Amino acid sequence: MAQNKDTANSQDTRNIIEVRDFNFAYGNSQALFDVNMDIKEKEVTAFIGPSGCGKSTFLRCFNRMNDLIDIARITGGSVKINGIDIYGKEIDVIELRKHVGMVFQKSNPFPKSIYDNIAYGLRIQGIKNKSTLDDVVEECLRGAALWDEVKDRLHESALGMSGGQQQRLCIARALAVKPEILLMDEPCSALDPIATAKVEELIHSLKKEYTIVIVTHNMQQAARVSDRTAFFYLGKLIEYDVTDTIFMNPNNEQTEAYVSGRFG
Ligand SMILES: Nc1ncnc2c1ncn2[C@@H]1O[C@H](COP(=O)(O)OP(=O)(O)OP(=O)(O)O)[C@@H](O)[C@H]1O
Repeated sequence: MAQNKDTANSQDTRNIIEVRDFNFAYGNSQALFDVNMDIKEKEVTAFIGPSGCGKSTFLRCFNRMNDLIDIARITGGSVKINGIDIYGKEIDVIELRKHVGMVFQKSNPFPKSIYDNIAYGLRIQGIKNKSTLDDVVEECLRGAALWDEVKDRLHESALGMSGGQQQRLCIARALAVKPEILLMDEPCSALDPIATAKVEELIHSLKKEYTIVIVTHNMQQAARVSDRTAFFYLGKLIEYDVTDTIFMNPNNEQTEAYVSGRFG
């Protein structure tokens, strides 16, 4: 599936995330070493690498989800989004997380109706007007390619949906607060191949409007959905390039061994 490689070679795409000399530890155990990376706006960037190499840790640094872990600490470097250091003292983390949404491995809809799952974030922001909420719910469900499947049962429990539908609902919920960046941590690992294909199609369509960073264990998935791929090993960024280069002509021997299935 080569349909999504249309932007990857464009040098003029803007960097939305800029990471410099980034080091991160859990207690005394260093998890990321001197990572440097520029992530392009409105592209899909995939993180791959063997279990424990630091992919999820790095992803969670982009919306400061690691702040929730007591022993987590940054030991050097910076992460800038739109040129602003997101670890700066003046940063409002709640605002940051509105701007940088996240979808997790296991779908986690609220035990509420489909409608209320989407409306929740808006109501928290004080938006109560029914027609505004109706419009956003429809827009987000359409955006997540779910509207046609659920439009007649918006007020039924989200927990009655299939696993794949629940994951797309979680994506719709993330879209409701209008993020600029969407982080996805193995979003398809609990889904069957058909539901996975739907989420992959959705990722492809979302990149027209959003920057997406995805952690995946599935190398075919990285090859199918991403414009650029980063290969991590033991907390180090080994190689980062256009996805076709990483999979077909990598520069580094470890990358080559990993993408060809010789280790990991
Ligand atoms: N909450 C935590 N406390 C302590 N150490 C952690 C914590 N989370 C992750 N680690 C450690 O940090 C390192 C990187 O883990 P991380 O989950 O980021 O890797 P990963 O590449 O995403 O792995 P996987 O593919 O298995 O999800 C590992 O050694 C892991 O044991």
